[in-house]
Amino acid sequence: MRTFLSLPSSRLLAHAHVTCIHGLPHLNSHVRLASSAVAAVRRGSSSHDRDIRPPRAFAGLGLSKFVSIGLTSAFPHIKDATEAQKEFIPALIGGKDVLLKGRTGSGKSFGLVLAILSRYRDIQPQERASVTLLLVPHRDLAFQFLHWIERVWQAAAPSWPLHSIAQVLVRGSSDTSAQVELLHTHRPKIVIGTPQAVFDVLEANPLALNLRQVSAIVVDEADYLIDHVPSEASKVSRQKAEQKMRRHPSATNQLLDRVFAQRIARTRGMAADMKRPRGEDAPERDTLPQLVMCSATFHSGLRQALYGSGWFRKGEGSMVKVKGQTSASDALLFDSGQEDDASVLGGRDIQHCVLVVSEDGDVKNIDGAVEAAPSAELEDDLKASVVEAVFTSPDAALPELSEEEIQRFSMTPSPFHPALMEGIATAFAVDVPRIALLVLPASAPVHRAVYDLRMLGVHAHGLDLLASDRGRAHLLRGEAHGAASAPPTLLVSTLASTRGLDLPALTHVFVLGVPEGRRVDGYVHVAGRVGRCGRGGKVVSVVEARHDVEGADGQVYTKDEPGQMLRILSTLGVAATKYESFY
Ligand SMILES: Nc1ncnc2c1ncn2[C@@H]1O[C@H](COP(=O)(O)OP(=O)(O)OP(=O)(O)O)[C@@H](O)[C@H]1O
Repeated sequence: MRTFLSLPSSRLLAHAHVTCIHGLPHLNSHVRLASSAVAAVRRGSSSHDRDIRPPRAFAGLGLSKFVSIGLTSAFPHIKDATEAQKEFIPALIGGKDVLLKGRTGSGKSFGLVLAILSRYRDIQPQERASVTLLLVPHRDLAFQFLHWIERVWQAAAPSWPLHSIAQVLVRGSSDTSAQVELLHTHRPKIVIGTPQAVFDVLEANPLALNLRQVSAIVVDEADYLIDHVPSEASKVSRQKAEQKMRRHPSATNQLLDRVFAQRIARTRGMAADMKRPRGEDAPERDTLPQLVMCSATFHSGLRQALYGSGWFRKGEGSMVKVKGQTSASDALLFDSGQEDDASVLGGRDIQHCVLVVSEDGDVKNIDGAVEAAPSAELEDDLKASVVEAVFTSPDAALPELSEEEIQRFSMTPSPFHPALMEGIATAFAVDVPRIALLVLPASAPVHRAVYDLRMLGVHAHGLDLLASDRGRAHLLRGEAHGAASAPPTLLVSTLASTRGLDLPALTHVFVLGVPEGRRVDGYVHVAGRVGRCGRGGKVVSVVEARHDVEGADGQVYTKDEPGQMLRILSTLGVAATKYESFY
């Protein structure tokens, strides 16, 4: 039974949560392995190959022996491939170009890992081999891929160093020279990187990542990384966008134009012996890499950009398009027991709530919100949702904030609207059992938000998949056991760095404001962090009430975030649901 609230005093909230934090005796964070089978394999059981068979439904897809063993050992709950996985895994392993679309949380990225690893059949770590380049939009997604690869691979071949299988290239984790050095010394089969970091390495030393040896390029979240103009753009804005893209192409476009320069030239009817764009690194005509593009949202503007790019192979059967249709068996697979309507939104048991914060600090449900339909799935998820324990103490309360930051934050006004932050803190406090994610606008300062939320008594952390207590532990499929003593945690991230993330224990995503840019797509990707693999979840947008603001041009205009949210939900064909604890 929940109480109905208008906005509570932040001091009360702070008190409630600080009490909870003080009550915890432990200092260390704790990660459990998902399966005892992994531990058994890591001990190097020689009977392992005989004992563990690949899940039957994956058997015909062409997975390598190593991957089948790793999948069974490290992800024993995965028994059957999704419809999309059944289509794209054989195509990818078979060397075809692939356009892969599928709703959020339907196993695209995970299937990519299985397929990419399976391209390397009997390879030994020290052998020089072709490289798969996996491009992702942000560093946390790169580490999530690395984490999955590590679990699959090490369950099957525990003695081989991960660096010889896969490495991550992202800005900020280590300097470029260290990344170049590691590439030279270990020659990984799979390089997972953000396009900018890949460029840094190519600039620093083109031989460290020799594009001639790249045999496949996989672009995850393609709609984010590839330049394109939305199909609904007016003629004028289309021209402007095209001009901007020509002058400042994205790093991914530049990279692909460089790799596929000869094919582009052929496609465009230019002389076959055209000059290479730069250096010696463009691959030869007959060794051009396989290309795979993947996203939950593939609008016609993106499709047009891809078809006109000249990057893909021509000819019958050289490209496979997977449209992400899901079947009743997928629904069963993900335990939801319901057929999917093939919409771009993830699971059906997601509640979409919108809380409107007025200028005087009142928080209430958006007008027209309907009572939530009873959902056994969601209730179960909220009750038993499961998580790896995250222990903390007052001493370790702000691990990611420096003394200098805390000092500065305490003396400067926050860029965040205090009433919105209090609204989020309240909504978090009354409903989140274990783990929630707060998504801020792309350029918002995460550390400042963490500080502000901490001051409101919320156990907040900036999301960081390298740190166990700030996200890594939650990459694992959760189990109820042992989580009871952990305080509910709010991981804080931005719109730019949540795409593709898979934190199975999440029950709530809070969204500050209306997603920028292509609002509907932005919302789909944010909302897709819950309701994954058939689970339930709540997406709670917290927006300002309609009000007048003065623009940069001195004109007064009306900012109507509630109206924008209603339009987004109506485009997606879902109704706003009441967030239980608010009027
Ligand atoms: N065949 C399967 N059966 C059961 N669970 C699966 C299967 N394949 C993947 N999963 C699980 O489903 C979850 C979502 O997978 P994944 O992140 O690959 O989805 P996605 O389609 O890439 O999502 P997004 O569009 O948000 O990037 C993961 O926890 C993964 O372990």
